[in-house]
Amino acid sequence: MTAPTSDTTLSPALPAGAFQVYDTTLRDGAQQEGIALSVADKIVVAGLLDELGVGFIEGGWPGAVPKDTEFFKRAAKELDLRNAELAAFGATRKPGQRASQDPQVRALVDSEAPVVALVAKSDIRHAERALRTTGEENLAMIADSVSFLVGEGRRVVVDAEHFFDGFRFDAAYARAAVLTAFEAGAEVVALCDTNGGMVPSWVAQVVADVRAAVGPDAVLGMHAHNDSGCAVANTLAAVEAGCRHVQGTVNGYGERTGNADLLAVVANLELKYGLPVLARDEERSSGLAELTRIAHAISEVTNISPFARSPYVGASAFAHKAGLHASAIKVDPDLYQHTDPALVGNDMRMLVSDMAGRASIELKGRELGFDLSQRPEVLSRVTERVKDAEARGYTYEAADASFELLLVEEIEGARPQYFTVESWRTIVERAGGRGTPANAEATVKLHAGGERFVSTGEGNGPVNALDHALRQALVGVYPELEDFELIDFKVRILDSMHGTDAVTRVLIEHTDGQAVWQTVGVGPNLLEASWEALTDGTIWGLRRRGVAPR
Ligand SMILES: CC(=O)SCCNC(=O)CCNC(=O)[C@H](O)C(C)(C)COP(=O)(O)OP(=O)(O)OC[C@H]1O[C@@H](n2cnc3c(N)ncnc32)[C@H](O)[C@@H]1OP(=O)(O)O
Ligand SMILES: CC(=O)C(=O)O
Repeated sequence: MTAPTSDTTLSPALPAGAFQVYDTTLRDGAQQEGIALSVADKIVVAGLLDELGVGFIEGGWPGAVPKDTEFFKRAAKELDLRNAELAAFGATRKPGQRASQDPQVRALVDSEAPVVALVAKSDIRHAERALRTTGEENLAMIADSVSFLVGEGRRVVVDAEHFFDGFRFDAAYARAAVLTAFEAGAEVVALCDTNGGMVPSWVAQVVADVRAAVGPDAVLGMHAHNDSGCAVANTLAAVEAGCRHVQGTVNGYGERTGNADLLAVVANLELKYGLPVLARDEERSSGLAELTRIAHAISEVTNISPFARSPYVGASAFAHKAGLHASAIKVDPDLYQHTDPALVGNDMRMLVSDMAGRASIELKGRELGFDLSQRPEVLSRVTERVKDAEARGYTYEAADASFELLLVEEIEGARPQYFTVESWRTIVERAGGRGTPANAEATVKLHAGGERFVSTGEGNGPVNALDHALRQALVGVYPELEDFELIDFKVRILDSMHGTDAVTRVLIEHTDGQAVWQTVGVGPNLLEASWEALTDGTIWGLRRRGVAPR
């Protein structure tokens, strides 16, 4: 594959100096509805972020959230960070107190994190209405808190909360908050779009103004939320206007619609701006090439399914469905891809559907290990069969195993004959009143290995019972079936198609402990559709294991 066509075209506009990547998944990301990370989860995520090569990991708010206090204690003992510094997050001191005596500011010192991020008000309305103090006292709170922490040997990042909204309301006050933080010794001031409503041109104008006010050496950062759908774009606009520190979260987790997706930000900075922003440590840090693996590993910890359409790291990020795209990709993948998926540890995939053309089938065949470049007649027949089957309700893009069996049938003239079916039936019975669970029983009659088998299986539903009966009937001839398990089952009733009655589509996922594969079945009812998907799954699994039909 050739190099990405859009590589490094933006470099000339960028600010000079070292670049900082600051991750706040464990603090702002954890503010997402549905995320509840334990201390152990946070330790795992921090290890993965360090491996990715970010410069800072914000671990939480010690002194406010007990779990976060505990995290910093355990992190000091359990984490061996090679690339990142840990940052403790907290707020400026309360009005009318001294920072040295504010218990929450002290908790930041006690966390022993080398970096402290202080959220500070930079919107005069927030100082007056949320903190119920004066603009002047708020500036004193910033100065006092920053200088106290610097005096305690901490590197201080100030998160200027509501900066952009504040700037648009009273630019002089917002600027004064930033200047106060720098004068007190802050290493970085991150300008926050706390409500997430900015768009790139506004961000660029405001950052350019602040850059001129603070001078070229001061490190400005960007902290964007995604409420306008522009968080990543706003972060890049801020970089182009002079920010050298970017904040964000893995997979864009965060309060409301989330934060800037740090993975997309760093991939853009590295691949489009030519800035090597992730650390590369020979022993530990994997950098951009592990981006996809790390995104998915962190999804496992947060227990939120990876979003397929995430830029760079999503399963669909380099998945191609349209036949015309495939025909160009066959010539050169760069024609329909903005970058090489391998650079971010992802893969190109071909999706087979009614939008496929012969090029899609050829590329999908190649992905599955079949060279069809010299088999135009097979390509035409498979394309036609796929279009016809999809018109009847099949869907192959989520059922690679069924597609592969169709392909094998066209290449070899028949499906592998592991067994022949004489008949099958199911019974569902409830032996009791309301609330008593119903049980299912299935009987299958099959021929395999020169013998006839009649087998009965039970289950909590008819498909479960059919699956048990099928495997029980065949396991004597094919002992590999001991390892097989049905792990997912999806049913969809499809509206009448082409004037026919409604049909049922079933998608089944099997595993043998090593691989996971999906099959599809379609029929006038749930059981016929399920039987087709079950038998496809059994045949594909045996073929994958290299078992010959007996
Ligand atoms: C933009 C962001 O996402 S910042 C991060 C936000 N994260 C969190 O809030 C998670 C952790 N938060 C907490 O555990 C709690 O909210 C605490 C401990 C911080 C505060 O809890 P409580 O003391 O019970 O007070 P409450 O939740 O009612 O908050 C109001 C107090 O915080 C002050 N406050 C509100 N916003 C801020 C702010 N941005 N910075 C500093 N203080 C603030 C208010 O003035 C009020 O102070 P007062 O009690 O002296 O009147
Ligand atoms: C600090 C922060 O999280 C914000 O302003 O959004």
